[in-house]
Amino acid sequence: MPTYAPADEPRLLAAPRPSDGQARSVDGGDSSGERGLDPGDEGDPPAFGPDQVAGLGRGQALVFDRVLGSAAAALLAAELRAMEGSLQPAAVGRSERRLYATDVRSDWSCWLDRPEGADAGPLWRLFDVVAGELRDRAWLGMEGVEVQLALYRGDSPGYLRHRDAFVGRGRRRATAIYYLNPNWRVGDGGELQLFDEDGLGSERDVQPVLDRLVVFLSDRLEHAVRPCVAPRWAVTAWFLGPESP
Ligand SMILES: O=C(O)CCC(=O)C(=O)O
Ligand SMILES: [Fe+2]
Repeated sequence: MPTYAPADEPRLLAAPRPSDGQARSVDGGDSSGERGLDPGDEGDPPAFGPDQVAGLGRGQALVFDRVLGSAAAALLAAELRAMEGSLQPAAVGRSERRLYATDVRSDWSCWLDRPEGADAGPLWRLFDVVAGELRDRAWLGMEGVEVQLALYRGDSPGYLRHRDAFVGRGRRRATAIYYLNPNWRVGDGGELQLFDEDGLGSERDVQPVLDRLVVFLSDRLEHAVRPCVAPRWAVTAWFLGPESP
């Protein structure tokens, strides 16, 4: 199984590449959970070049590492983990069709509102950057964002294979997931499993390590969360377009 481990450059996740997945694979004992903790790291906001935009359009995922920097990421993770008491068992779908289907998804979650004030903080600045890149580089005019904090408690079956939107239905256009797990270790599970749309049935695992951001088109990329044995925290932002007719 090819895997994705931290790299210095954002990558498209398409067919497995010989240059990664071996030296930095999960099986290879990657210690990526600690990698974001260098002091003085300023972070590297995501930027979409032509290759990234083309990859999104082909239904691939973009993965960016150290997007906030170690200090900001650690603070954010601590702040959001303190919200554990606000989490509810997650539902599948919104509105009156919500289902509590723990056999489909087993996380606990809550919606996050943008704080008032000029500076909404690093998480919302990050999602503003993503919205700007989607607008300016990928020509996807976004009209809003919904943001969810999610925790898979240890010993959790994960989230079955799904897409976040159906073509021509609803408002979700792009998904961005930011991971909050400083101590993630091989064996903890909870990898994001991606099923690339390349006709070859390629699968990839992305480790949910602190300060990593994954972006893909909501109605294109099928994905799942693998079962986990340790708590696994993430924030997901869905960027919204106009309601489909
Ligand atoms: O947390 C993740 O890696 C993915 C979560 C997900 O697929 C979802 O909430 O729709
Ligand atoms: Fe999803």
